[in-house]
Amino acid sequence: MENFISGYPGCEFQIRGALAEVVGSAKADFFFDKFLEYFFEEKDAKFFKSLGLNCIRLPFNYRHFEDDMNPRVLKRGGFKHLDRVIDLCAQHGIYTILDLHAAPGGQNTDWHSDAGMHIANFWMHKDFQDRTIWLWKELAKHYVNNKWIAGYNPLNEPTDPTHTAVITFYDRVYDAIRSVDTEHAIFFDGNTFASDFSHFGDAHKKWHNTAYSIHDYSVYGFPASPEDYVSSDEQRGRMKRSYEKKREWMDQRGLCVWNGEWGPVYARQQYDGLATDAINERRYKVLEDQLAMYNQDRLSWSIWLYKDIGFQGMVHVSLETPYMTLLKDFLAKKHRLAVDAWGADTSHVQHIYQPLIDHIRKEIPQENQDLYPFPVWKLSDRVGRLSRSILVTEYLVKEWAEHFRGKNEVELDEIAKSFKFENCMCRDGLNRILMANAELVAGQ
Ligand SMILES: O[C@@H]1[C@@H](O)[C@H](O[C@@H]2CO[C@@H](O[C@@H]3CO[C@@H](O)[C@H](O)[C@H]3O)[C@H](O)[C@H]2O)OC[C@H]1O
Repeated sequence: MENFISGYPGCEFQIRGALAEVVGSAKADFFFDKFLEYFFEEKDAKFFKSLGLNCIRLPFNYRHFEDDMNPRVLKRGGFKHLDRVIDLCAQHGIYTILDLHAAPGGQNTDWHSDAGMHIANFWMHKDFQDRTIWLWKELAKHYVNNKWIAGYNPLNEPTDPTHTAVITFYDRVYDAIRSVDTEHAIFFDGNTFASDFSHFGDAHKKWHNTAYSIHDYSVYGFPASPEDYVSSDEQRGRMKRSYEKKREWMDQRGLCVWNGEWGPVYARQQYDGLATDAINERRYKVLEDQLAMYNQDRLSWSIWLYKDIGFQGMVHVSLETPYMTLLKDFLAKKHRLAVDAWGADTSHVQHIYQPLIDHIRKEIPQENQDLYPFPVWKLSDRVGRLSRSILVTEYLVKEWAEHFRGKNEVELDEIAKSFKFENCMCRDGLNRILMANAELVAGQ
């Protein structure tokens, strides 16, 4: 679960804790369990398949399988929803790729690793790595004979500041998986948010049946785009260079590339008003141009993402649902404060962070200003991003949870049902393009 996907502020562990304080642990567990159930059901699998798509990447959090206070004790209940969704997809002819999106300690500097901070402690504590290796061995044991799993994606978007610890970790997790499962493909993300393989050298020589994953977000698909996207030769050239740079290491060695995440974000009528349609038409053009580029290379991909509350998903929860009406004002406030920092339009709040950025620029020598994960994160963006997504958002966690005070299980169930496919709208512009592309590719 992530902030802009499900509407909560901060990290998943924070809202789970806050909701438990407000309604009690039993009701909080009930709500999140129902949320996960309704988030992906048979109708979702049917719809996904109807577009001609044949593989879905399933992100999950290590916390489903292991408690930090009881490490290395497998929580069998963790398989409940993963098994359910894998089987549903299989019944509809959809392969799955299992993506460990949040690992103990946090494998990257962003909110989605569910660590609550921007120091990726995973890379500094061997025990976090050992626990992850233990978990992958357990997962591989469980799924070894499942033919509908296309493969394992052991770590989403590592940001290893040394650039070499990630390779040592991949060696270890590869051996652990292969000790119980010699068949499933393994998909390794590049370092620095799946963008950089430049330190991988000859590492691949030890890894068989392995593909390499880039995440190819184009700046033109985001509010931070340097200019309106008009699909000019120059813009398509920039888009292509950025994509080719990410896959360079694989191309030099003839290795298999998979684009595990990509896709623009979209404007919303309730926030962007009359500008919404024009913005989104430009974003759809970005999407089409990316697909055209990928088709030339016969690149396989998994778009980010399937379902959310309206920012990026192929389907999104309707504004009329109990969840969206209950949280309407709160979500508007989150949007105004730009606390879901990734992909946010920061124009309303930039003036608040600019003095701090200027202060650092003035006081810190130029050579010390580019902190890792530079160059993906630059000083101009880092200050506001960290302040909003970690600090400001912390103050909103309780406010989110308070919306649920006094609700009984029937009411909580009704709220969670907002995420059912039948209570969602389809982003037709996006889905039409994906479907037409699937037809084109199938015909080739
Ligand atoms: O969970 C996902 C998460 O995996 C994903 O992570 C972000 C990916 O992109 C990174 O920023 C991009 C870097 O390249 C620029 O060209 C793009 O404009 C940036 O968006 C970012 O730092 C990661 O956190 O994001 C979406 C999450 O839901």
